[in-house]
Amino acid sequence: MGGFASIGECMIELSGASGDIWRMGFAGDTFNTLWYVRALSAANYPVDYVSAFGDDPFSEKQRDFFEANGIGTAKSPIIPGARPGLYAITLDGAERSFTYWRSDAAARKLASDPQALAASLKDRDIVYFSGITLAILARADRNALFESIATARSNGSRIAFDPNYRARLWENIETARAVIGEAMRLADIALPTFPDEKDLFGDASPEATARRIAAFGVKEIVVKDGTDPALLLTPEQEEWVPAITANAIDTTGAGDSFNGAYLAARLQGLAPADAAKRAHTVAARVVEFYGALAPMEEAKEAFEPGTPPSALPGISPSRGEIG
Ligand SMILES: O=C(O)C(=O)C[C@H](O)[C@H](O)COP(=O)(O)O
Repeated sequence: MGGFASIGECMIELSGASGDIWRMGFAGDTFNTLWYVRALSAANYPVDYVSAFGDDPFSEKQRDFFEANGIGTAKSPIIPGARPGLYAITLDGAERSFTYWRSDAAARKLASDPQALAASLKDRDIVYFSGITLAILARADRNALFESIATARSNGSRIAFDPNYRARLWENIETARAVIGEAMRLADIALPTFPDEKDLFGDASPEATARRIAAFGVKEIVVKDGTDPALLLTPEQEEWVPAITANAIDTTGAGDSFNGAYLAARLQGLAPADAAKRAHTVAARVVEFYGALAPMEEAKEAFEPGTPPSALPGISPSRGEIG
């Protein structure tokens, strides 16, 4: 199958409120990252969102939106009678917070058919998932997901993971710590955010976060920290990569777009520090738009300034090229 697979939940998103008038879109952390991988990769590079979907009109609209934007859904099941979750963005200045209606969303069943899940992940260059993907699953489904990811990894896929800690989605903090630790054991690339790691693990600094994660055997770690520099840690290097100043109006999607641009750049053969620089540039553009998804053209322009999209380097998805 090849290409990039991202696993998780894409919700209906309400953003950019003007009084009681809201703008409706589709978003969710792992989908947002996939959106930017799609935007920044060659048009024929396969990019699939692995989830479970409903069959109501909003689910249909969601799948039409994916298709119109060149995003597949691999073998993701459609669950009769199910529907998508929803979230709304509240802004305090540009700083976002979320209200969720997602406890019975179709995506909670994304690991209910382990064979379909395994088929969706087969032969990927990168399989990406997050702590939110894990938080929304029942225990047995978390284990099924871990198994599919472990199989994909042993067959040669690189695994990328963002813990993306959302306290409200977890049954308790101990479970969050344990499950996120388990995910780290499977990860080749970790893309955590320092304030989340501080909340969850009490890390004193981005260096402490990077070292704690390196102890799980993760070889490529980028600790994001909002407008502060990101810390890159690999066995060969430790480097701070400064963020880019932006005229932010809504910070939703900053971390996810960083991840998408970082992974797209790595797939195109850029070194980790160069990939992190491009990732900051893309994230700085994304926060100048309401909602998690900036237009793909804007992300491309930020990724490769001054270059028409048709002249962007093609992806060379030969496996094992990263790192
Ligand atoms: O919270 C969730 O479950 C979501 O998926 C909603 C948002 O789209 C992402 O959380 C945005 O993530 P950031 O890039 O960290 O701003």
